[in-house]
Amino acid sequence: MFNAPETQKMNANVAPVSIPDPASVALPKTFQTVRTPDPEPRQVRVHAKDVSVFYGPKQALFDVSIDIPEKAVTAFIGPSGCGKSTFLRCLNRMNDTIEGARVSGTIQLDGEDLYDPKLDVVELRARIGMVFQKPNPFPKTIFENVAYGPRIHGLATSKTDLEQIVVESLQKASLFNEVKDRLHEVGTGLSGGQQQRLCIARAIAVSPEVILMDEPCSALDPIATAKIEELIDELRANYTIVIVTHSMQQAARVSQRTAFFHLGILVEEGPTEMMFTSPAEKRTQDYITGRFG
Ligand SMILES: Nc1ncnc2c1ncn2[C@@H]1O[C@H](COP(=O)(O)OP(=O)(O)OP(=O)(O)O)[C@@H](O)[C@H]1O
Repeated sequence: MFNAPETQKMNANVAPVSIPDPASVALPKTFQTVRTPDPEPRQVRVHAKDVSVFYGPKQALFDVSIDIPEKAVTAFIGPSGCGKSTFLRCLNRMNDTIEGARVSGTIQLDGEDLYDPKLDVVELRARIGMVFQKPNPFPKTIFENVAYGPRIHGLATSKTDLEQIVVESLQKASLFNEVKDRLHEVGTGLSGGQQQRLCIARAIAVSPEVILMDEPCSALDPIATAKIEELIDELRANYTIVIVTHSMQQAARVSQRTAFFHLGILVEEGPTEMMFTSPAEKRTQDYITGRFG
């Protein structure tokens, strides 16, 4: 971990450049993403190739290709509307739920085609869990929030087994000590940061391979944010994590690889430290130094 440049503040004297609407910009037809490999190669878990996304007639993503490594955090950064969340949602087929959304290209998890029509999407979303911007616990007890997934996926063979999964998931989400005496109270009664950790425990409870996080700290105060970041850092020992964040400081603190999106294209991806200190692309440099965004 290291400190990213204090972008907007440090560059207060740099005139911000307004970002044109993606639809109004002529994009290069064959843009080549600039890629810098890790000094020590990591095992690839998710492989995406030429992924394009359309919302009705409007194209939101253009031929995005990226390899997501295991046991590491990959951060998606870029200005508002550049397609970060759209691409994140492609990784567990959440775009299937959006009317008029169409995805083309290939996405594989360990070589398995995630868009195979025969694939069980409910099972896929357990294997590739998601944590959203706003904590969204079910209106049920803390225990039930975590027990629900393992129960519907048949992961527990007995009541004791289920209890063990719940306790372990809450422990892994660094929440157990704070809630152990009130497991049967409603999850929505917790603080925002605790609710978000409950949602992480809920995702962990079904033994995911990948965890997607869409701006998981944007509704949280700095202390709750710090706890989630610490947790993400611990979780990467066992999970493949992808995080969308608006905060470049956060990307620098929690991720090992960073992907910079702009106007629906993946401009550059590489080791986080390199991306924040010596990016290869001028557009990446301009964004991380606060010239636009
Ligand atoms: N459900 C939708 N229907 C139509 N267009 C959409 C939909 N969701 C996103 N878009 C459009 O797709 C483009 C990419 O949006 P997306 O939300 O993926 O960007 P983002 O980089 O995550 O933005 P932000 O940082 O503001 O969340 C935008 O132009 C957006 O307006």
